[in-house]
Amino acid sequence: MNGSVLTLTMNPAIDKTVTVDQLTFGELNRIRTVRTDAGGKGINVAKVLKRFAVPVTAWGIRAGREGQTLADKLDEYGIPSFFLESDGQTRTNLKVVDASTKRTTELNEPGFTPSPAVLERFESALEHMLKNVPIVVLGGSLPPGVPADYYRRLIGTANRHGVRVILDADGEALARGIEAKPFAVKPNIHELEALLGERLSTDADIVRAAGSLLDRGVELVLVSMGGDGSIAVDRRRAIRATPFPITPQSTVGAGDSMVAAMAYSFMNGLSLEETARWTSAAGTITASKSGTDVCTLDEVKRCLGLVRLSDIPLPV
Ligand SMILES: Nc1ncnc2c1ncn2[C@@H]1O[C@H](COP(=O)(O)OP(=O)(O)O)[C@@H](O)[C@H]1O
Ligand SMILES: O=P(O)(O)OC[C@H]1O[C@](O)(COP(=O)(O)O)[C@@H](O)[C@@H]1O
Repeated sequence: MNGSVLTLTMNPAIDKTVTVDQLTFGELNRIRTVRTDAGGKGINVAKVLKRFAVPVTAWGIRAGREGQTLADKLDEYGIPSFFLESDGQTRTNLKVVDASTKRTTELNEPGFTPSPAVLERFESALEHMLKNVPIVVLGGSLPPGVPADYYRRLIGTANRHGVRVILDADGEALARGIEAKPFAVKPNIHELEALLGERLSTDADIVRAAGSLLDRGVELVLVSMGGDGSIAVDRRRAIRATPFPITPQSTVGAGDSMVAAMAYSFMNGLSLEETARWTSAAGTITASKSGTDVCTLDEVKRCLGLVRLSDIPLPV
């Protein structure tokens, strides 16, 4: 595949990551370290693709002074970006890392409310953005006031242009988005359980659940399960990837790194097995980094052989 990947982030963020010795609810918690990164799902995907030397443009909506900070950070990273401006303020998402447990607690703001006029401009601009674009990545929550079927509409436009869509969303935005048949989706296990309204306790349950999305027209489903790894499913195979041991620093951006590695795999015509390996290595390395820092190509290549893969039988 040639051309430049387009990532869409309707609700980007400044990610503020703070570390505390031990997070205690209802008490004073002293912060040890603070860092800020440009965040939001499509933005993180663009950060990884840039490091993987895949041409990428980050597109989205921003607002206010924080929106300008976000655009400046993307300039610093050398990522071409294009944002429509909305009233309000780009959100700041707080990530609290507990140094004793290595667990990250996320507090994500709802974000600005784009006007119907901005949303219309965004939708019609997409038509013109799709020239020479092989893959569109739609990632993250929809800001307040955006209709739940907005991703469905954008996916419809991309599909009409023959562009592969990877959708990484949750809740209603994911449910409605799937109706437009994106090429691939990357729910985490909680998002998949919420989507299907059932508990998925075994690998077989997850493969069956992924199969129900394939039946709705999705071609590839990648389910991530934090430290338990991931399962990639298409019509022919289901492959479980077990990550190598790491000391998690901040898991923020790990899922987005998987999505980026998925786009990289499509760009390079990789098999499902190779895709399972690349996506797992990328997510795992990012989980071992602080803040919303992401994996590099060299790091991923070095760790590919450490990912353990096994087939899960497809239901008959
Ligand atoms: N604690 C961890 N140890 C090892 N790998 C992890 C850990 N947390 C996340 N990962 C890696 O990151 C990937 C994505 O994590 P996950 O939390 O499922 O994504 P999301 O951020 O989308 O919820 C996992 O499949 C795994 O490869
Ligand atoms: O749009 P949402 O669902 O609020 O998520 C936004 C947050 O997700 C992130 O993109 C990280 O996502 P992942 O941990 O799933 O990779 C952060 O950078 C951002 O703060």
